[in-house]
Amino acid sequence: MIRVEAVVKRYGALVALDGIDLAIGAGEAFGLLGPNGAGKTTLVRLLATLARPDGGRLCVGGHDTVTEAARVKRLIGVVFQENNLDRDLSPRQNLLFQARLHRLAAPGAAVAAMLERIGLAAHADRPVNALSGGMRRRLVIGRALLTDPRVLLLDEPTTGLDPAIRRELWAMIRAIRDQGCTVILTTHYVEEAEALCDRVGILTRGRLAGLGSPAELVGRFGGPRLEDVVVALGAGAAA
Ligand SMILES: Nc1ncnc2c1ncn2[C@@H]1O[C@H](COP(=O)(O)OP(=O)(O)OP(=O)(O)O)[C@@H](O)[C@H]1O
Repeated sequence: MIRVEAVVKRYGALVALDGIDLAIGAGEAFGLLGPNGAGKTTLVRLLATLARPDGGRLCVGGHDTVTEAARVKRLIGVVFQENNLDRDLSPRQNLLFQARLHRLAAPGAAVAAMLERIGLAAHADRPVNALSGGMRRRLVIGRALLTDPRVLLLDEPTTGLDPAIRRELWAMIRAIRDQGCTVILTTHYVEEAEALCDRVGILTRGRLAGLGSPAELVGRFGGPRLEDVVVALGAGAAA
């Protein structure tokens, strides 16, 4: 579903991604871990067609993110860390705006179904301002799902949320994946990657220092926990 080949991304003299090769299968849940500034968000932005690589190429569903960006956009849903909802509007109005933007055939019905799916039907017409942080995250994810994407990109989906709400979002992300959507997420919470992801990639200084299932990585680099592997690779010890 996703192919990343020899991808390089620079910001001036800074090399944010330094030759990344990665393949992610359809229906896989994949996590990107690594220290601050490792390049996780940059990779997500490239996959989301929001930035272009300086070298190499990325394909989503067989389509190049640069030369076929419009095709790629139709396959993906993207959730960034900032909620960027219109907070004066209600969940229903926020979703309707998105549904109309994407020219969905029956926007009202699609939005009503999504409000049910994300558990916000009872709060559909209150202003977003009055919702809890967890409800807002569910709404942002629901907005990304409106177009029924085959790939969902989530940049730090649960940062800043309390543990109970985080678990609630994990259940939602698992359900999305169980419905066949490929899920790619970045996170600083190692337990989040362990709970949700089939495989994780550990990025350090723009390079993929480790790749495999959480159990494989612990076996290969020593643990006892995945968190120890992330810290060791982040410090350059085992890379
Ligand atoms: N628009 C930009 N202009 C200049 N430098 C940038 C830009 N975006 C990212 N960078 C730099 O590129 C590097 C990788 O950043 P990126 O945000 O991808 O890392 P990250 O792994 O997502 O970090 P974090 O965990 O802190 O979110 C960092 O050094 C960052 O400062």
